[in-house]
Amino acid sequence: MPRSPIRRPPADLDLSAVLRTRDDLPIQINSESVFGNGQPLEVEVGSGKGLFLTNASQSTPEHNFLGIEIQQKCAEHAAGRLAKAKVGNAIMVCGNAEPLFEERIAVGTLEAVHVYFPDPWWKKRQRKRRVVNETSIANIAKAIRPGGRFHFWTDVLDYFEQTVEMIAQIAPELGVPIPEEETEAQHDLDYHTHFERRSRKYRIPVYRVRYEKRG
Ligand SMILES: C[S@@+](CC[C@H](N)C(=O)[O-])C[C@H]1O[C@@H](n2cnc3c(N)ncnc32)[C@H](O)[C@@H]1O
Repeated sequence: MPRSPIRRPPADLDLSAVLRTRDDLPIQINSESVFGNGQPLEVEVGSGKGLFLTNASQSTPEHNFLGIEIQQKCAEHAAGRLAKAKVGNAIMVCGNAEPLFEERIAVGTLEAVHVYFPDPWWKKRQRKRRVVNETSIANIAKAIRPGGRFHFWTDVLDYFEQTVEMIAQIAPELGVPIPEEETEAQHDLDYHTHFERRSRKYRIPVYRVRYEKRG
């Protein structure tokens, strides 16, 4: 399937309020340290072009949103989307999510973690590169507060089944997978993420679940 090109935001668009690197972030990442308030914090791993982060931060202004994206071009594109929308409760971080979860996010502090359409790494020998793996599941489960959520959507059945199995074994405190509904798109960008849009346009099945951490 083709991937549409990522455009850099216009050079005169100021990204300083919405784009950070790992080194610009406070040692401990939480709402107080990053946004200067105590609103619940939601983190998205692998934000791509930033459609989810932009829509979620606008529809839920009482929460803060932090997107982590390893590819600089994508992180800049997503930050451009946030800057154009003039949201004050979301930022993009350009970097690898794994060490941030390992070292910089305290136990039980996140309202939600979102992972949508992570890269599939189809070949068996490449699977250790998957962003949802035994280590990241343990870290994500630890970071979420009791009652908080983990959302995982993919169009790769094998990735979906492995993740559900790993969570049951490694992080039973996340509870059981709760199916999430597909909603009817009202316009061409009315999708949860760009990859959801792409899968649905090519009529590829999407597997969507949410977990709610037990108290
Ligand atoms: C297939 S894309 C999906 C993007 C978006 N979630 C969507 O659904 O449209 C997966 C994204 O995860 C990013 N990614 C992969 N590994 C990552 C990591 N360790 N930390 C942060 N982002 C990562 C990739 O650069 C890519 O943009």
